[in-house]
Formats: sequence, C-alpha cells, structure tokens
Amino acid sequence: MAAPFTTNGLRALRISRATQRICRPRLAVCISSVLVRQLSTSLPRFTSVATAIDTAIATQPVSSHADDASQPVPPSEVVAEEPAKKEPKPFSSLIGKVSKETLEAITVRPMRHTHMTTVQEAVLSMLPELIDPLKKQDDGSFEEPSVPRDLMVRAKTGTGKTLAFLVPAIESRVKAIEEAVSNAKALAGKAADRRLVLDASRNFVKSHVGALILSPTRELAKQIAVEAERLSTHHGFKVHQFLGGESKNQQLREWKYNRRDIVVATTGRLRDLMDSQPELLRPIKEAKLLILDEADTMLDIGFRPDIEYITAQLPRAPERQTFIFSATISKAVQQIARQTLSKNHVYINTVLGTDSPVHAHIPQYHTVLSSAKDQLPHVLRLLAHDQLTNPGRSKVMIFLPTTKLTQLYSTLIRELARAVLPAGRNTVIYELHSKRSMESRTRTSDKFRHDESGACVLITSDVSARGVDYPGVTRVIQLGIPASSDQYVHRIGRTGRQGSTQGRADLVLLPWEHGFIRDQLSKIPLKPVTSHDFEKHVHEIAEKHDDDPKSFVEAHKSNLSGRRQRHRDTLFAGRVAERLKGVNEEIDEVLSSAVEEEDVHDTFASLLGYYVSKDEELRTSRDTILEGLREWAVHAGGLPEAPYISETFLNKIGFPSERAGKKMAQRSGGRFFDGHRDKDRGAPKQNRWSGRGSKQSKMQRSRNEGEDDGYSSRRPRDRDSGYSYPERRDRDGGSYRDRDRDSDHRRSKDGGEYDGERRGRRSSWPN
Ligand SMILES: Nc1ncnc2c1ncn2[C@@H]1O[C@H](COP(=O)(O)OP(=O)(O)OP(=O)(O)O)[C@@H](O)[C@H]1O
Repeated sequence: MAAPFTTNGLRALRISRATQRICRPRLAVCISSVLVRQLSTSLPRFTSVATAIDTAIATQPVSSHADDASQPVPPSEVVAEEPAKKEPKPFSSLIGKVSKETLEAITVRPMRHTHMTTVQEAVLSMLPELIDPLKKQDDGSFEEPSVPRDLMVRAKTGTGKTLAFLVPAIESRVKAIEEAVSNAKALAGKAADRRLVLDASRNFVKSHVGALILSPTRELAKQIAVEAERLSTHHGFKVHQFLGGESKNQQLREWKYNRRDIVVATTGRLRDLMDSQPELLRPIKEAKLLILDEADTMLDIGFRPDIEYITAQLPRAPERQTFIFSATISKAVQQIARQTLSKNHVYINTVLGTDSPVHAHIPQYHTVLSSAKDQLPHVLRLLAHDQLTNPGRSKVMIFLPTTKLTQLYSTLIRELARAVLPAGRNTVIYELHSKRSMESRTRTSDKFRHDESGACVLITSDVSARGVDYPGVTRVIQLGIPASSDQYVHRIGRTGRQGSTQGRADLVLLPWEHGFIRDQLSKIPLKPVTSHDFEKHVHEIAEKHDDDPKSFVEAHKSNLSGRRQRHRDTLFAGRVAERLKGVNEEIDEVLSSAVEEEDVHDTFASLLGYYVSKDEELRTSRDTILEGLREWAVHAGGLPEAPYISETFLNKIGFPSERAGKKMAQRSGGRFFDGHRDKDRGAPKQNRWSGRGSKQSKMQRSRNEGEDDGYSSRRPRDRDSGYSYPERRDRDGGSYRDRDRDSDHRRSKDGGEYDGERRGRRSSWPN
C-alpha cells in the first residue's frame, strides 16, 4: 500500500530542505521539484506542492545568496487547493492519526462535522508526526526534529482555522501525557502500578500547561476557549481563560484547583498574571505549544512587547512549537513572524496567488455619498433593504471606526428603527464596544450569536472585527474607512462563513474618503452603487411589498423558522415605502430629541483622532479631512455650527495648523476644542434642532446605565435584560487598571478600535 500522503509529503519537504542546505538554491529547488514530481505522479494530492515549487523555480533569481550561511532557510510552502477544485476529505480519514476521543468530538458529539475544510485538511494531514514529542538527549538538549514543527497558516475568513489549530493542540497534549506516564513507568520499573500511573498523570497535568493560545480580543478568546472545551469533551481537559475585564480571583481559583491542559488568553491579562503569580508562571513556562490566532494583529507593534515578554518565558524551539494563523499575513508580517517561528517552519497558504482573501461569492459594494447628510439615511436604507430581501432572517453587523461613533449610531438607529425600518419595533439592536464592561460584552455577543428575531443589528467597533463567529450574518456594513485593507477583509469575513453562499458587504464613505478605495482596496472586487440609485431600488422593493404584503412574505417563507412562520403576517407592519419616505424628518426629530450636542462634539473629536493620520491612505490633505469632519458634525450630527478647533489643539494632533486654525477661527462660532468653550463667540445660533436632547440623551443613558443588549423598542425597557443594569466593575476591583492593560485597548494601527491610544500615546480627545 502506498504510504500516506502526509508522510510522503513531509519526507519530500525534509529532503527538499536538506538539499536547500547543501546546494545552491536554484539547484535545490530543481532537485526538490523532481522529488516532489515523482511523488505527485503516484499521489495526485501532492500536485499542489509540486506546482508551488514550479512557481518557485520560475521566480528564483539566477544569482542568489547561495553561499551566504547567514541567510535564513526559507520556509517550505504548501499551497492547498481550493475546495471547489477537489472533493473535501472526510474526518474519518484521520482514523489512526488522531485519537478516537477527538474524532468523536468532531464527528459525533458535540460538533457533528463530516468533512474537512481545505485548511483543516492541510494541517491535520500532518498529524501525528507534527506533534510527536521530541526526545531529550543526555546533555539535556532536544533531538533535532525530523519534520518541520512550526506552522504559519493563511486561510480565508470563516474556513475553520480554529479547529485546524485546536486539534493538534489537543493531540499534542494527549501525547505529552502518555509520554509522562510512560517515563514514570520506566523509572519505577517493576514497582509501577496503577496508583503510580495516576499520580504521574495528575502531577504532569498540573505542573505543565499543554498549549498556550493568544488572541487579540476577549470575544475571540472566549470563542476559542468554548471550541477547545467542545473538542476536548471526551478527554476531560480543562481550558483556562485569562481575559482582561473578568475577575482575576475567579481565574486564579479555577487555576488552583484544576488541571492545566489549555490556556486561552489576551496578552495584557496573561502578562499581568505571569508577573505577579509565580504559581501560574511555573506551569506556563512548560508550555510546549504556542498559538497566535489573528497573528498579524498579535505581531503588530501594539501587541509585540507583550508577545515578546511571554515568548521569552516559554521554552525555545524545537522544544516549543509555534503556530501562527490568520486570514491576512502580509510579507512584512511574515518577516516578523519568522523571529517567533523556528527557521524550519512550514507556510501553509490556502489563499491562492492573486486570489482575494475574501470569499468571492460575497458581493461587495461601496457607496461614496455626495454629502454627510446622506450618511444616516443611506445606512437606514441598507438595513431596510436587508430586512426586505431577507425577511425573517436579517442579521446585520455595522462597523464603525470609533467607540463614540458606535455609541452615537446605536442611539440613533435604536430610536429610528421603530419608525423607519420594515420590521419596525421588532428590530433588535445590539451595541458592542470596548467601553462596555466585559460582562455586558459577553452577554451582548452571546445574544447576537443566538438571535432568532429575524431582524437584528449589531452596531460595533472593531472588537468584533476579527475571528468572532456569528452564524447567519446576512450583511456587513462598514461606515467610514476601516483601519487598513486587512481590517476590511476581517470585517467582511463575519458574513458568508462556513462555506455559506449568502451574505453581502457594503462600504459607506463620505466624499473625501473616496481615495481609500484606490489606495488600499484596489484588489478587492468592489462594485460602486450611488445612494440615489440605491434609494430608488429600495423603494421599488418596498412598494412591491406594500402592494401585496402576504404574497411578498409568502415568497420568502422558506427563510422563516417555525415560530416566525406562524407570525409572518406581522413581519413588516404597515406600509413600508411610506415609512422609508419619511426618513429625513424622523432623523431630524431623533437628533433633536435624543442626542445631546455634547455627544456629537465628542464623536467629532474622536473622529478627528481617528482620521488625523490617514491623509496618505485617503490621498487627500489634512485640511480636507478636517473640513469634511466639520461638515459631518453639522450635516450628520445636527450641530448648529461646525466645531471650532484651536490652533494649539490642531498642532498637538499633527495638523499643519496655523493656516487651518485661522481658517476655522474665522468661520466658526461653535465649540472650542481644547477643553474650553469659546466664551467670546456669544450664544450659539438657534437651528432646527434647538432644544435638542429634551429626552435624556440615549448616549448619556447608555453611559450611565450600561444599556446594551438587544434593545428592541417593542419591549418594555425595565424588562429588557441588560438594558437597565448599572455598569459594574469587576469584583476584584481591578477592571480599570486591567482594562488599560488589556489587549483590546492596546490596539495599534490595524488592530481595530480607535480608543484614543495611538502608537503608544494617550491622546487628549474622547474616543
Ligand atoms: N469542517 C467543518 N465543517 C463544518 N463547519 C465547520 C467546520 N470547521 C469549522 N466549522 C464551523 O465554521 C465556522 C467558522 O470557523 P472558524 O471561526 O474557526 O473560522 P476562521 O477561519 O477561524 O474564521 P476567521 O478568519 O474569521 O477567524 C464555525 O462556526 C465552525 O464551527
């Protein structure tokens, strides 16, 4: 019988590596190619590796650094095929390579998966060799591994990367325990009995951590921990979570009394505990596997000091293995990653050639608005469109660049949904950002994940951009430019997951943000749509509904769950088109009654902080950005005057400010941005929203009461769990200090949420 693909594949890679070490690179690649080609004739699955090496030959420079011993050996690259091009392999093909407990968890209970995704097949077919424990030699060093043990893996969003790294983590733990027991037996010789075996196993699982998994956000860390628990159900493993914003005492209690198989952590909390808790540090220092999920963020400047601190405490390669996973791994990140990975690592790339890391089947649109005034109406029309085209199963995520804008939009959409959207008061609005307590974030995230209302919206900052798995998201709306093109990809990845062919993405930009598309998103297949055309389109669909609501809903009946099928007549109340026509009046009304000027000013300041360094990506001047934001404050935020920004403040935030400052000063009578109001400017002019905020500002209330979860105007507020909870601090009182250290708040350039901390400097404006 032919040897399994993996063994042959790894053997070929090993030979290829050996040849690379001793020959000139071009020659080495040729030899490798011949070897691989021979294999691929008998094993068709190996063709992709052969193709990769062929590509390498084509691109290999004739004169290279062949004799330079200091050049790192390049990683072996495995290019996996797209699922569309081949039959997915069943998990049952892993029998004999993976323990039966893990396979049972995957295929029977609780996961019930049948076939591997491309990335899973590429990684799991490297088992069991990938995680074989290394033998310790007499001098205390470890034997040279016979196959590459470190991985850098790139695969599209929603393709099951979590399972791809968790299975090796679990299997490696199983093997390490077996080895510890067998060593104990060997030591005891004939005296070995059942009790000794048990003791050896018990000691080992408490004194050695198996795998340490680091994640950039708490939401993602929690999700990974849940998946790890599910996958290790039949092994009885304990998964520890060290996440900021949660009780340290509780985490330490769990740690004290339980085995330590897998640790999932955000870097801030883990570092904090490693610093202060020797009881925790000792077993973590024994961790033989480090996994960085969303690796490009983890290796970004904001997280790197923590990552370096943590990795410095762990064993070195080859004793420690490192896996790096992400949907986006740029060349620069690859360079940095190589400092963390062993030289002898494999790069598995399932995103082929020039292919976009976003799923091709997700239609992506962008709208450049002609004025800031159209921003909110357009977003409401997008929501209406989603509810009309996905009746009974609309689930939308709206991403905003700053926390303040997230709060403002949550207030506005919560107020407007009832009057404007087709599902009206049945629309459930969720709000999620880093200013919420951890408890509230977890609750909101869980509720949105399991929401079956048929019309729900999660308004969120970038805390939800990466890795978080919400099934059934029908549309992702991005308002304003994302922090980077990678962040765009990750946000979009919240829809069309698990091979789902449904989903849509919309990017909504102000006129001066247009340059971002050419500068950063030129490789993304974005289709333009004007707000005018879209308005017409939505009205046509709404009128179609209003002409015959019953048959409209009937046509989409298959989308409805049993419970909602019974209530399908009430899916969209009243005449939808008419309500949509009144959107501008409703917005005026809500801006004047539910939003304080102060909130708009704060939001403006947060946007200024976010956009100030984006002039290059936007291909425009800072003056244009400033003007654009001032226009936004008036036309979208409803301020009577554009905010005035002092020259000093402009200087502070890096504007070429003398000219801009004077210009603003001459034009403006509004609020003075340097912590003072400009008293000499007299009373602000009355505008159509004067007397605004007469209802208590929702943003204010949100701040005061921790309002968040699934607020639907249909429900009485006092009965809405999560609505009236006071903002709570952790019982251990450490939340604020801890939050400052938490990964979510240390995000850099494209780590997501802008929270006033930019490149290590805390700014003076709100976020
Ligand atoms: N083999 C499989 N068959 C069916 N569903 C799967 C399989 N593997 C994973 N899934 C499901 O697919 C979804 C997405 O998986 P996961 O979150 O691991 O994707 P990801 O690649 O890590 O995405 P992201 O890049 O956004 O982090 C999850 O709901 C997971 O349970």
